[in-house]
Amino acid sequence: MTRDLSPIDNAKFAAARRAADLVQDGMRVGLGTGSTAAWMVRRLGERVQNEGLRVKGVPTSIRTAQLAREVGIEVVSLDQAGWLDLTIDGADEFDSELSLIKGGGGAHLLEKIVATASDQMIVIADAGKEVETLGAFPLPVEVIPFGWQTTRTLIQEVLDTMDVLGTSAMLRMNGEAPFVTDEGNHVLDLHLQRIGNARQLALVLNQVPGVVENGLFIDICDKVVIGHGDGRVELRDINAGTTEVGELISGGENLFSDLADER
Ligand SMILES: O=C(CO)[C@H](O)[C@H](O)COP(=O)(O)O
Repeated sequence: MTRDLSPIDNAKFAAARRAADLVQDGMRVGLGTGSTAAWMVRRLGERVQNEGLRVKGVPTSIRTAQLAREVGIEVVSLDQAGWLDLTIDGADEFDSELSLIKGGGGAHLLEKIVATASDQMIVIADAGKEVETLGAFPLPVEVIPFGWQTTRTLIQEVLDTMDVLGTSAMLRMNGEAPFVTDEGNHVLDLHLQRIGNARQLALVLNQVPGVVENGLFIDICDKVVIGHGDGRVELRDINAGTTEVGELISGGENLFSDLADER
């Protein structure tokens, strides 16, 4: 069954497909989480099936692990892989230095560990995720359930001293109950509107007792593949200072019609 993709899904598909095609035989690859990453995992599975591509995948969530196995990718743990050649993952926001906000899907703890243990991180995103200054997307902070309200108060005290516009910290919910991450923790979403000094905020947040990890990725990402609604993709390399514009990519609706709602 096929259905038309929205421009955003088409953009995500195009970016994901371009990035999956950068994976080379024999690579150990970190597999991100979210709807864009899911397109990428599907495409990688297709290459494994059709081209005999040999890859070992390290998933960043239970749902990505499940999908990777379903599409025929060999799944290994980070400790089994040791170090990774490449991680490909989505993001909620990225700026011109490729600083990111991640964790909209609540997987940023494992995503940060896996990306940091990789020679290269490529972010895949639709063009709407690019921002001048990070912060319009609420910043996810994973906290342990014990004393989470105290942790929230401490975070708010820290935010009062930082260059941000808002300071509210909301417990993420899953229906009536608090959202629980794969690691058994909760997530506080910080509504900051504008983060003046993301590097400093990332360091300071992780010093609050009870905080496990925040969703700011600074100096971790090397490249971004930006997808547009019409299937155009741009590959931007922050170290080389280059932008390549690729051929139009289409066909997502035929291949992966069930994925558009995944996060
Ligand atoms: O960080 C993430 C999950 O923790 C995702 O990569 C981020 O939320 C983007 O998701 P999507 O590709 O569905 O827009």
